Amino acid sequence: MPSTVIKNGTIVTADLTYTADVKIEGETITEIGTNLSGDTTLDATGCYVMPGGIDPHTHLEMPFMGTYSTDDFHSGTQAALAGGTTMVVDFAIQQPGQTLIEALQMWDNKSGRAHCDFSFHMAITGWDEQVFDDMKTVVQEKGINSFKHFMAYKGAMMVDDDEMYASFQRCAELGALPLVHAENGDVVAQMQAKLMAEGNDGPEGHAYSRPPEVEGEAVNRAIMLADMAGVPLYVVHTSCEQAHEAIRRARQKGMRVYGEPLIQHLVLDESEYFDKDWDHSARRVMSPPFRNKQHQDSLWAGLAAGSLQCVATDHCAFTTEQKRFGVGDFTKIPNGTGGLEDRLPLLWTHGVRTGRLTMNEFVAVTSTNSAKILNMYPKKGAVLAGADADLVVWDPEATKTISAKTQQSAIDYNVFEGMEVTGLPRFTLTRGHVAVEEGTMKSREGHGRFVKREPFQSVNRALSQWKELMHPRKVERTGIPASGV
Ligand SMILES: NC(=O)NCCC(=O)O
Ligand SMILES: [Zn+2]
Repeated sequence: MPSTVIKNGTIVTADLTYTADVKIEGETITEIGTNLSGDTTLDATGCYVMPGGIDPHTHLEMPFMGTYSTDDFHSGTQAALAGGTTMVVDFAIQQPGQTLIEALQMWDNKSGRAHCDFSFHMAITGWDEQVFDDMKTVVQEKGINSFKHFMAYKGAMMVDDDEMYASFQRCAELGALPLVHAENGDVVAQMQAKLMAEGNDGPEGHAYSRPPEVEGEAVNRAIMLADMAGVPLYVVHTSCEQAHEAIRRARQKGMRVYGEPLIQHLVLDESEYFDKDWDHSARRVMSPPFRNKQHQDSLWAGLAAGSLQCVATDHCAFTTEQKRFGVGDFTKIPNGTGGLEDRLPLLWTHGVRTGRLTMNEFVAVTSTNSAKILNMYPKKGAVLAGADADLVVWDPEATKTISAKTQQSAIDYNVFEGMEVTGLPRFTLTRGHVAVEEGTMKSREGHGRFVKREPFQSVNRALSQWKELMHPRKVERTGIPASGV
């Protein structure tokens, strides 16, 4: 009978048609159904074996807005595994006065508790010669090939256009991928001040101060800068049609621009900010904010059409007590929501079960595309011989009601509280270790390893060749008239 055989955490045999059992170093999980990957088209009943989810965007124990996000590498990666995600890509963020290398050291220290594999993006929050030099070390020695730029959070992590353009050019030279959190931070700051002056100090002010236009403008600007720098671009937490439209248009013109909606934006809408309960609304404050149904439809369509590539969470979870820092001033509510544990079940429920996504598209946008875009495929994101045995045995009929009472996340609420989901992991394997079995956690603290990601070869090389061809060249003229002066 065909099998997927795992030895020492690696897949040694992967049956790409039918997988009736998974054998792990003597141990066997049986009767689990069909192998489902981004490349197979088989349909079947029963469970599916698929590559573990990759969350390309999380913030574990992130210093932000005067506090730290509550889920750390212990609770955050447990939440990931419980929901079928076997790898997270977190952000190392430079604090004032720190070098990139010092920031990275901080994240190395924290990540020792990880239950599943992880990697880092590096955030660029300012620009000088040291940053320029350190970027090379980060790419060539530290195994990080992506840099995030905040176009929002003025006075804190925001970078200006000149800094961002300089960093994009450096990314082009190093074979790295720039990421942008795209909102016009200058405009947001002005709108926040106006709303506060008018007495709009509740969480709804957060949504009013960040309309889709501030996102659309910033995405367009980032795309133009990336094009001029000759580098691909990854737009994180794409939340609205204006941003999606800019990405779509750039891709049609042949630019390598990637867009990443969050599961929160796909299933929660702006009405959350108008709830009478202050805590309810504040718990859902994140940037960009949730949008209306038209924007949600645009994001779903983009995932199906391929103009948007990855579904992430931007998991950045703050407790109710932390959210209350912003009572009387919405600009002080720590921005961020959780979602790691619920990303796959919610996407299956609202995507695959409604027909918005095929099963293969589900695997692509939750795992395979991220692995490819972030340059770790096929080690991650594939059920193939030689790949890491990060696997999920997915039961498409299993159901549960999401509740903070049963979650792994350390915060005291869940923004999806009470939602019914159908489609859950039956087993989650991280490098061959069964970390979750039928809802019971068996994961091991410290099991997770850092995944090095090499610089990009082909995309950046193609772009730099094109750039070189298009480079301004002095026209050698034969007849130059005498100066008119
Ligand atoms: N998205 C959000 O509100 N919080 C996390 C920090 C960020 O990435 O913007
Ligand atoms: Zn962001």
